[in-house]
Amino acid sequence: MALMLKNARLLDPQVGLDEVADILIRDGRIVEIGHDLEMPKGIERDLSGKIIVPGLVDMHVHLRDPGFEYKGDIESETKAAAHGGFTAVCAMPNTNPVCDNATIVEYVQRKASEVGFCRVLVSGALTQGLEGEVLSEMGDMVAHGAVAFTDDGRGVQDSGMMRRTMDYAKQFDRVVMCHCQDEGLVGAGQVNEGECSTRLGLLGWPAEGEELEIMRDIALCRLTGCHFHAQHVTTARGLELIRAAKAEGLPVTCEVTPHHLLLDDSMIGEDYDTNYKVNPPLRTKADVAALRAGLADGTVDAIVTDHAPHATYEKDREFELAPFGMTGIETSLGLMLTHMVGEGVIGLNRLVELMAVNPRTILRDERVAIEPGSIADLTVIDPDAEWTVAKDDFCSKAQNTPFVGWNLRGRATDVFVGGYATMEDGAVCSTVKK
Ligand SMILES: NC(=O)N[C@@H](CC(=O)O)C(=O)O
Ligand SMILES: [Zn+2]
Ligand SMILES: [Zn+2]
Repeated sequence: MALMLKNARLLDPQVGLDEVADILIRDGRIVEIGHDLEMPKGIERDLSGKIIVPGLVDMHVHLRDPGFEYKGDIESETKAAAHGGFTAVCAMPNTNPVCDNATIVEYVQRKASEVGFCRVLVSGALTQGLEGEVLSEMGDMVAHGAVAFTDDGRGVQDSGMMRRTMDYAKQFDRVVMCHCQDEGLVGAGQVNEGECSTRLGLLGWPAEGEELEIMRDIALCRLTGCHFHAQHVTTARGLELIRAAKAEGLPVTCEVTPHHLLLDDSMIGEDYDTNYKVNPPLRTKADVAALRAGLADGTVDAIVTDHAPHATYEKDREFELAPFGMTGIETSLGLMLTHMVGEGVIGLNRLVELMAVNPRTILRDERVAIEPGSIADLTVIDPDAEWTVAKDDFCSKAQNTPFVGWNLRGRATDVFVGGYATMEDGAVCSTVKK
């Protein structure tokens, strides 16, 4: 089947493309880019006023499937991903059972291929049960398609174990992604340690609890040569460590989330709204400013949502008892367009690097570019669409986000995966075609 996308502004920093032109797609791949293209038969879409970019990838999401389907499942959360403009996500392994062996990798892949509204890349656990004590079956998981490894949700406490995961992952040319959290320092910490924890009378989660593990993992990266990716970095000093490691030439990358770029710990009010409870916690205004600087200067490699759906009744509890995490996959692009691009922190080209290009490189996924021969995974953006974040609009099973009510400008309207629409005119319309 042929598909023609006409009159959109095509934007792709990988090939230095920024112009209004047409894209002709056949059999899932881009075959031609040019002006006034014609085709004998097929579907034609006029996308005047829109921007087409390489399909967005969210390399840090919790699909909750298997085991926590009451929070979200592969169908609902990939639908949310498509709605947010994404063509692919990387699923975290903190499911039940934990994704620490090839059987679970296969389960997630198979279910995604049956009911998924976007591509699903699967990450496996570093250690069995995320317990930090015994290596997971990494080799077997790689053989079955696992793209990366992480114990997300927990830090690996034992430095020797962390070193072994890196020695092992390096043999398979896979990235070790780390949720950096020293349990001895963090304990039952609820919010950033400092003024915020004092004001609210909650246990503190100190910046050092994150920074010490980033420091250690950079040292282990130097020792093993394994690619180390720091997940959801939140502190100025943590980011500075990564900046220095990169300058040294180490294979280190990192990601930040929209919520850590837009919210700080002063926003957690006396109503103890648990939608602001997230791990790592919201930090200070100075940390937010440092993360934004890191977006602009290239220190940050990826924007990820850490989409963490929870049931309403779980969040509807005392702050200490509610689970950590917020949803984000349906608000990420709009938030970033409005506040990072709109406020001049970064340009659109850089946004495409952070949300589409770099995640694929980190996960060793096939390059997707707006050029002939590339897979036709594309995101269509309406840069002028004004909208208000509303619970009723979400495709996710969950609604635990503090961004409800925010007024945004810009969103995805259409998404193509392998040349087929998964979202059309703002409505999710189809699972991924095989
Ligand atoms: N980020 C969170 O606050 N929660 C995540 C786990 C994680 O990413 O660490 C979750 O699984 O709910
Ligand atoms: Zn985490
Ligand atoms: Zn996570």
